[in-house]
Amino acid sequence: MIELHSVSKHFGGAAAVEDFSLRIEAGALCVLVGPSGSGKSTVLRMINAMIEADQGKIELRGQDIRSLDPVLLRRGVGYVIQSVGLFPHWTIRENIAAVPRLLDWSDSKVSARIDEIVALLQIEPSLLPRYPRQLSGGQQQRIGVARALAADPDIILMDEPFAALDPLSRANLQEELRRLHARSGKTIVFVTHDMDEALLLATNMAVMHKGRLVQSGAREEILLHPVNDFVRDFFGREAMQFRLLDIVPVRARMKRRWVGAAETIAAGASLKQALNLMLARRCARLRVEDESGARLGEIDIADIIAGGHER
Ligand SMILES: Nc1ncnc2c1ncn2[C@@H]1O[C@H](COP(=O)(O)OP(=O)(O)OP(=O)(O)O)[C@@H](O)[C@H]1O
Repeated sequence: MIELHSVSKHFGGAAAVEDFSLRIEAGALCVLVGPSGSGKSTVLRMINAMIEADQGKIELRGQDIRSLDPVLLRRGVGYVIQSVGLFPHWTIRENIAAVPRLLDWSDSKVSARIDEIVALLQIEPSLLPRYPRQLSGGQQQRIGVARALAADPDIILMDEPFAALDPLSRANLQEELRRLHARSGKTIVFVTHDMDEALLLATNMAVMHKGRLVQSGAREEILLHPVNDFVRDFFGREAMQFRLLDIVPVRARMKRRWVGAAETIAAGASLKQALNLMLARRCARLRVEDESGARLGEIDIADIIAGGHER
């Protein structure tokens, strides 16, 4: 769906991105992580044809982006940045409708889409006639996401979209993005240097350092098998096991046995949630249920510890 082949970009002789190759499958939520200045935003801007690669080739849906009209390309790709970039003299409704209008959608189609997107992102309808300055930062960010999704693009690029938010707004938007991605099957490329955010959202990750791709793959794969000390340090050696607890579901470690646990946890909950419940209830064993409440088995503290990995 998105392919970068040996892409390089230099600014004034210095490499921002160097020999970077990555294949992002349709429907993936690929998170680009790396320290500040490692080239993440530059990769995103090249995918969007906002800047041109010096070398290499980028393909979107199998087409070389150099063969596409950059304006049309950008209308077909949603783009969200940290500072939002809402048009200050346009109402929220007009901001959300910006790309559909450019695409010449009829008034009734634009209206129907706004209703849909407002419901999807749980935007308070009373905000629609207001102007961006009348909204809080978190509300503006939500509108920024709504605007990027309005024309229903199949590719969405997000550059630290939640970085400036308070923890609660951030957690809400992360959860909504996860749900939206799971439901819509859109291809999302998400840039962050917040490791917890990356691990929460990613189906795939690409770790960058000094303009180069250091490692890419599923998040468990990277956590369990970091290719070098840079990746190991970047994920925080000491916290590696805790991070794994966050992303491994109870389902993966439970056993089909019935010793008799009093407390219940969902099979899809994380091992960290299971451990948290054990600590809160001072118990070492939980009964595991599926979404319909059917009993699947049990998980105990030894099951969690036995799954630890050596570093
Ligand atoms: N328009 C530009 N002109 C000159 N140098 C640039 C430009 N854009 C990026 N760079 C340089 O390219 C390198 C990579 O920058 P980039 O913004 O892609 O990194 P990043 O990983 O997204 O960083 P951050 O996490 O801090 O946003 C940096 O050294 C940056 O200074």
